[in-house]
Amino acid sequence: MKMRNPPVNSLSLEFLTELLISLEKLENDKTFRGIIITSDCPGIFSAGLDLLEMYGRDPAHCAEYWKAVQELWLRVYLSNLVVIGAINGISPAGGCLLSLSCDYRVLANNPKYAIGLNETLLGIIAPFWFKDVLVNTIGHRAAERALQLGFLFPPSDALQVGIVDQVVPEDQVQSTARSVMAQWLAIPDHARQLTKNLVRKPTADRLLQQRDADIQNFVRFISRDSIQKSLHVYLEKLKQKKG
Ligand SMILES: CC/C=C\CCC/C=C/C(=O)SCCNC(=O)CCNC(=O)[C@H](O)C(C)(C)COP(=O)(O)OP(=O)(O)OC[C@H]1O[C@@H](n2cnc3c(N)ncnc32)[C@H](O)[C@@H]1OP(=O)(O)O
Repeated sequence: MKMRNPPVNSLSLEFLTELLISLEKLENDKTFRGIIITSDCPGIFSAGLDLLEMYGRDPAHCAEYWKAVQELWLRVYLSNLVVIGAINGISPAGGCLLSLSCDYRVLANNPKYAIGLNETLLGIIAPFWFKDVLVNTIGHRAAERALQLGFLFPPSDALQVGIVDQVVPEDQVQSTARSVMAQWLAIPDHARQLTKNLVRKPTADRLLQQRDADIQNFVRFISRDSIQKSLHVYLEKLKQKKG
């Protein structure tokens, strides 16, 4: 599955909806056993959640958006398919969450690429379920530092901390992802799926038990004047960077 939402594969409501529909089709088609998620935008896996869906929007829109973000996470995280991330570009925040929700992550060895939950750099916070997935992946202490400091790990650090499973030359990302897929598909589906569910369900359940409260919490948080101001400053910084 090649994500194509130029210029930066930001996860807009429309794009999330498209991804959800595609994933549902694949999940329900029993001829598919696995998917490789990668990007069609050069140098960018995904710029994460679309800031324009959270900035200057009314509460109803923010609630609708957040429900779709939750939905995408649950669908990828709990998928019965083998999900491999072929991360061929930078992958901050929501892009990192998408990567962390895969069963295995292969990152291209390019010093321009980085991956991490950088929310604090925007003046916002990673929701508890983003945090849970990071803690499950890199451990409590590493996650504590990474989250507070908004670390975006370049490839060698990403491998060292375990936020990705493999770093390979850029031209080998897709072939490596395919070899990894073959290895995972060698396991009988029912055994692998039940085991995946056993490991991941408690984390997903934490959100499933309080989805509405999580939406309300998001809407309250994102609507605060101070948070809207932080998003404005960040968006301006992105514009100024262009010169
Ligand atoms: C209680 C819980 C509360 C809140 C939880 C919220 C959780 C949030 C999660 C997130 O995912 S927030 C988003 C985090 N993402 C980022 O920080 C990445 C920001 N973008 C960049 O750093 C760069 O754009 C880049 C991805 C490195 C690409 O750089 P490049 O130089 O190639 O492109 P440029 O910066 O010029 O961007 C092109 C164009 O795209 C717009 N853009 C970029 N990122 C986003 C985004 N995430 N959402 C919306 N729009 C984005 C950028 O402004 C440019 O627009 P323009 O052409 O109109 O100027």
